[in-house]
Amino acid sequence: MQMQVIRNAKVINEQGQLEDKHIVIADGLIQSVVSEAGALPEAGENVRIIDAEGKLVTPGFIDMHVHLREPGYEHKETIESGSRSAVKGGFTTIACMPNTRPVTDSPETVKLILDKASEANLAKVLPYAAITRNELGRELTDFEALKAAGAIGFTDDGVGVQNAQMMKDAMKKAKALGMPVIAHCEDDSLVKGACVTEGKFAQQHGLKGIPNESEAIHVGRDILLTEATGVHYHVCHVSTEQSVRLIRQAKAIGISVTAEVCPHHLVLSDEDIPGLDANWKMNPPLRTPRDVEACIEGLLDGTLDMIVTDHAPHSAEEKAKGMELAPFGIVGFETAFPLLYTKFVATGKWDLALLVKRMTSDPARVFGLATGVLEAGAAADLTMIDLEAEKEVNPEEFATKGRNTPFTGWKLKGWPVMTWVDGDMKWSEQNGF
Ligand SMILES: NC(=O)N[C@@H](CC(=O)O)C(=O)O
Ligand SMILES: [Zn+2]
Ligand SMILES: [Zn+2]
Repeated sequence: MQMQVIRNAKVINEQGQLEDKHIVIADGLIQSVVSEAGALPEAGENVRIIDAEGKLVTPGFIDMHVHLREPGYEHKETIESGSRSAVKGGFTTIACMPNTRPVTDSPETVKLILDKASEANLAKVLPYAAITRNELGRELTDFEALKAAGAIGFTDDGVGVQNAQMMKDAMKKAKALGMPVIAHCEDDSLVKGACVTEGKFAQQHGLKGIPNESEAIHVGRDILLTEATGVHYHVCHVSTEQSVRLIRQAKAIGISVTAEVCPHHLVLSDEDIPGLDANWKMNPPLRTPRDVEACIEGLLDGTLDMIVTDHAPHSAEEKAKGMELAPFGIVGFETAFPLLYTKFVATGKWDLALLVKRMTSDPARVFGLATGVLEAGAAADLTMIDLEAEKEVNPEEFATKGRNTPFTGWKLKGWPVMTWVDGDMKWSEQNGF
């Protein structure tokens, strides 16, 4: 087994400060993280030296909300192409949503995803299973069997569970199995065919808007059901001021709720949408500047526990159907860190340590994963990042099959340059995959 020594890395210490360190990797694990170069192994047949030249090395990013589209929508993405995109974006663990075809509502489909993921041999892929059969909201899936097959939680992401009794039954069952319920919060009766948020853009273009309460009404309902059942309840892609407020209040009284937020809901509002271009269409939609501020505050004070991409690739043909007819969703892996680094850290608004925490140890803590830390004995899931070089976002260079991003042409810093999973270098800027 080869040993690797990453020399001259910058790592974030427990105080959130940058420190110069050397990292020794062998047998898939971080063997040591040291300050002195003196005792480090020399280069040799079984020792590879990698000079980080002062670049940042962090735990590999963890993304608890992604769409890999396989089985069924391989023209949008496959587990292989999605995993490539993930490691290129610095992500080493990704949790994939069950809105595939068939829906991931059977042990067979869970197993298929796990098999394809180990064939791809790139990122660690954790499958979610559906709450209801075919995500139709009518009948619960077999939670025991899905857990036994390897599902890590239950969600009908893509749609909200409309019936409160159904959600309560799901929570009771999940609680009994020690599993989390992850919710796409959307009340269909309050949406009905809208494609952008209620707000200035909708008004200007004469479009029906998606109101904030279509999300928050489910958050509020589910918090009450969580209080009643004691399940670990996790809110997907929070986008509104009202949801942030409800989650903050629930946490304050000890209800077991956690939540995530996407980069696009932190950096864009409906007022940034340039026109009727479906690369700006996602669910939940870009909200008003006031909601964006509330999400940022929520992330800073820990109301929102983690950042997820909601990586949602679609084909160019599908996205060309226009704002009203195109499917919701944008790709996310390859722009997430540079976007947040450039927008919030390079501008001095956030500490680098906070951004990294919300993408590594926080998701690991919430979902009980044994990754997300950079210390001796931990899995060598690592990301090296160049914080200096500036590059334009060019979707033609993406590893994902999706080109659907609103960030084309944005000049960003903070690009991942090397990614390791269990000590294997899966990708580097210089040598590719
Ligand atoms: N977020 C999106 O806009 N789209 C997701 C579904 C979802 O996350 O709800 C998709 O599957 O395309
Ligand atoms: Zn969703
Ligand atoms: Zn999603």
